[in-house]
Formats: sequence, C-alpha cells, structure tokens
Amino acid sequence: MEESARHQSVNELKKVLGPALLTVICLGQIIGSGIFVLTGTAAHDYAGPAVVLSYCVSAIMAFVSAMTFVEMAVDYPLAGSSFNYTLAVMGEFPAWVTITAIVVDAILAGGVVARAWSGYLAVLCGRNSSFFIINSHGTQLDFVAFGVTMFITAIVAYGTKESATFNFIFKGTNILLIVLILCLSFPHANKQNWADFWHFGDAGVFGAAAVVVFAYNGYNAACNMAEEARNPKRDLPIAIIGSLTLATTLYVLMAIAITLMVPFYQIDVLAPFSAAFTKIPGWGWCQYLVSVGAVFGIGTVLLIQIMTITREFLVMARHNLIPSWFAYVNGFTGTPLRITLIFGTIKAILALCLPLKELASLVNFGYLFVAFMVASSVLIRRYHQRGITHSGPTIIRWALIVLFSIGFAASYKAWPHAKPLKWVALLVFAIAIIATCTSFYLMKQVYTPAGFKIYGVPYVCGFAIFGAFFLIASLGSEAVSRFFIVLIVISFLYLVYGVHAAESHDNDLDGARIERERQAADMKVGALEMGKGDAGKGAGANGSAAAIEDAKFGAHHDHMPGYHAPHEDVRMVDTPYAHIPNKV
Ligand SMILES: NC(=[NH2+])NCCC[C@H](N)C(=O)O
Repeated sequence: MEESARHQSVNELKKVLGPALLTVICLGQIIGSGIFVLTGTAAHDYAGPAVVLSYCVSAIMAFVSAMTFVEMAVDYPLAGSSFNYTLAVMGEFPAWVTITAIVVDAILAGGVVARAWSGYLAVLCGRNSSFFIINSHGTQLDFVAFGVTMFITAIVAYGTKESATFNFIFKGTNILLIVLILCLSFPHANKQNWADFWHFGDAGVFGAAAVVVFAYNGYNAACNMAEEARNPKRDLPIAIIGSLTLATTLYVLMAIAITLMVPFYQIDVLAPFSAAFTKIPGWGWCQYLVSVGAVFGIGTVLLIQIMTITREFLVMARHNLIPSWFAYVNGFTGTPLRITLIFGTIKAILALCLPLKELASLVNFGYLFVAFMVASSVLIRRYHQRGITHSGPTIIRWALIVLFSIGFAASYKAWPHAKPLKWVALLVFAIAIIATCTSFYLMKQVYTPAGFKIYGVPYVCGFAIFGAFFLIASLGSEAVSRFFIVLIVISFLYLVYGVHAAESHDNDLDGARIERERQAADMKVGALEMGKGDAGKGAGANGSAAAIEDAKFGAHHDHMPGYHAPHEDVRMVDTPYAHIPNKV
C-alpha cells in the first residue's frame, strides 16, 4: 500500500544524504532564532541567570523525545515522519491531528523565524531590529522576511543535495561564529551577575524552559528527510543525537556567557548578544559578528523548515488526505516541486503580513503536542498489536499516564502559593505516573523493533508524555485555547474532506496490508530456510516485521521467496502497514 501511495509521486525522492549532511540538516533547523532572540526574553522576563537551567530542562525533554523519534524513524525511514508514525499506530484521525500540530508549528514558526532574520539583517546594517518593518494601514509589513522566504523556497525546490550543501556551508559558518562569540564573551564575565541566580524561582525556570523549547525544535528534521537518506538505519540516530548534543552544549555555554556578561534585568529582549557587546566600550564591533552569525544561523532554520514540512505534506498527499496532485516529485529536481513552491509562497505571505511574534507560543504547543503523539505511538505499539492483543490494558495505562501528567501540571500551575497542598498533590501524581509506567511490565511486550530501540520504554515514553504536558501548561492558557480552536477547525475539515478522500485509500490499505503480511510470512519461512534463523526473533506475534526488516536491508532482498519487487528500479524502503499492522 505504501508503495502504491509512493507511486502517486511518479518519481522517487533522490537518496543523496549521508550522516554528515543529515546531522547538519538537524543542526540547520535547531540552532537559530531561539538562541539568538528568545534567550533575551527567557532571561529578562522569566528566569534571570537561571535561564541556564531552563536550557538544561528543555534539553532533557528534547533528548527523551528525540529517542522516541529515532526509534520510529529507524523503523519507518520514510518522508513524513511523525505523520506516518501516528498513522500506522493510532490511525488516521490522530495522524490528521498530528499533522495539524505540525502545520501550525511550521507555518507560524516560519513567520517568527523569517522576521527574526530580517531583524538581525537590520542590526547588521547598523539599524535597529524593526528597521525593515513598514506600517501600512495598521499592518506591519516585512518585505525582507517575504523575500528571504521566497529565495530559500527556490533553493529547496531546486534540489535536496544543493539545499543540504547550502545548509552545510551556512550552518558551519554559524557554528564557528558562535564559538568565536563565546570566546569573546567569557573575558567579560562578571560573577556578580549571578549573585541573584534564583531571582524568579522554580516557576521562572520552567516558564523559561517552555519558551526556549523553541530553540530545540528541529531535531526531527532528519526523520522527515529519511526517505532521502542513504542508510537511514545507521545515520538517523547519529544525526539526531549528535546534533542535539552539540546544540545543547552551545546553548548552555551561550546562556552562561550572556548572564555573566550582563545583569539579567539589562539583557536586551530583541537582540541579547549584539546588545551585550555594544555596552562594552571598545567591543561594539562584535555586534556585527553576532549579526552575521545570526543571519547565517536563522537562514538555515528557514531552509530546513521548508524542506522538512514539504515532506510531511508529500506523505499526506500520498495518502489522499490532501489532493494527490501535491504528491508529485519532479523528475529533474527529484524534489516535491509543487508542494514546495505552494507552501513556500504561503509561508512567505504570512511572514510578510502577520505579526506572528505573539503566536510563537502556539508553535511550541504544536511541537510539544507532536512529541506527545510520537511518544504515545512508541509506547502503544510495544504492548498492543491489532488482532493479537486487546487494546484495553495498553490504552487504559496510557490514558492514566496522560491523566496523571495533566493532574501534575495543573496542580503545579494552580497552586503557586498553597505550598503543603501543592507538594502533596505533586507527589501523589508523580507516584501515580511512575506506578502506571511500572505496571506495563506486568504485560508482555509484543513488538520489539529490529533496529534502534529504547530501553525502559514505559519510563522513557511516560517521561516524554509527562514533559510535554508539563511544558504545555507552562506556556499558559492562551496557547492551549488557541490550539483547540485550530483543532476544532481541523476536525471539521477532516470530517468533510479527509475522511471521504481517504476512504477508498483505506480499503486499499487494508487489502494491501493483508497481502503484505502474507508475503512477510513467506519471507520469514524463506529467511529461515536460508539460514537466517533470527529473522523473526524478538518480533513476537508480529514476527513478520523482523523478516521484512531483514529482507529490506539484507543483501538477499530480491531473492526472498514471496517477495515481489513492486517496480524494477524502485526498492521499497518500508511499508508501515506491513511492518506494524497495528492501528489501535
Ligand atoms: N518547525 C519548527 N518549529 N521550526 C522552528 C525551529 C526553530 C529553531 N529551533 C530556532 O531556534 O530558530
């Protein structure tokens, strides 16, 4: 089925990405406006010098959630990442909701990032950061944000290799400049500036953590590009974990540097690093260095964002959730040309005319919601396989984790002052979450991934779910209510369009799944006969998954009994439905 979906694209995406390019693609989307812009707000308004801890808290959340992405991405090396994962495990409506969160995140983030780019270009030209914004009848227009988005869209449309190379050069320069900025900052450190380290308390640290989540957003870029990766099984974990480690190190060092250089109440909220240097006599020239670094860094965020979100749309189009016309991959460029040009233009128009800064919290909501969905998918598929186990025990435990996490987050927010009651409530919810995670061990795991796998999956996924809800609560009620409005609109669209459009596709999907399972069973027998006795190992009732895995990546792929290459020159990378026949 996935192969018939892929044929909607006419041509294949080119497999041109190795480990280095994939790592830099992740870095390309991670390091940008978050560190160069939001550090100011996070330190000045929320956490003070303890913003350093906020970066650590957000990093923990990012790492835990990244693990869940890696496990899924290695199993499903397909364009579309989180959409595919939730589609395969939870079904179409949850996948539709996930894509909503992704689209909200991507469209709004595009505007925020493009405007941050225009702001830093202005600083580079020696002007203030709102220099390029024109006020027309009460609307703040930013033609520079529009122009840079269109320019970058053209690069993405032209080719993946070219875009990745562009990203490599720009991100490389950006990282070198960050290291240089760090070297220039530390000599001006004054430890007096940390005297009031805990000024805003724990609420400030978590509030700022919810803001700087934005800075970590983007590590999943490699998952979206998985179909263009040469060896996804090996390279995706390297790219995601490597890029997050480097970004976290740089972020924490930069947060230490800025808070030691400037008293937190004097940190500039628009351009914290360049403003810090202008305050030091004789060091004003460093602000230009910072601006070049920011312009290069933020530019790659725009590039990778457009590159990755178009792959999500591509997969939606392949599944008819949007018109399949969008699924077309151009034979010359090897990129999803139609979707890239259309989506890039929409993004550019939004960057031109919407004052998106206030909507930035919605972006973080979208990202945290997707992290929640992916962690849930990882957890559910380990313990529940459709047609083999009852969904009840798994779903009830999962729902309890969600409920207790919401309870914990709500108690933390609701009682800022009533200390004893608050601590009791937090303790009860924390114990309940841990106990529920532990109770998964009373069940038998029915699926074990053949590639990268998380150990202690109930705890890791439980923590990812908890972390997502806790940070969402720290974002404030406005973001939550705005997101629910979007969700209602999207559910309505799904009911009037998506559900019908995908209907025929679904029937096809079920039939194909049965056929693939049959083929997989054949392959398992074949693999055993060929002396690959471990073909079904660890897959439990879903033994076919490992056999497919073996056949997919093994050298004997085409000679497996029961395997029919779908197309002479098209090697199937994966098929989620055969792999994990699992919709809840
Ligand atoms: N899909 C997204 N929300 N991308 C936004 C990534 C933002 C990036 N981490 C930055 O700090 O600029």
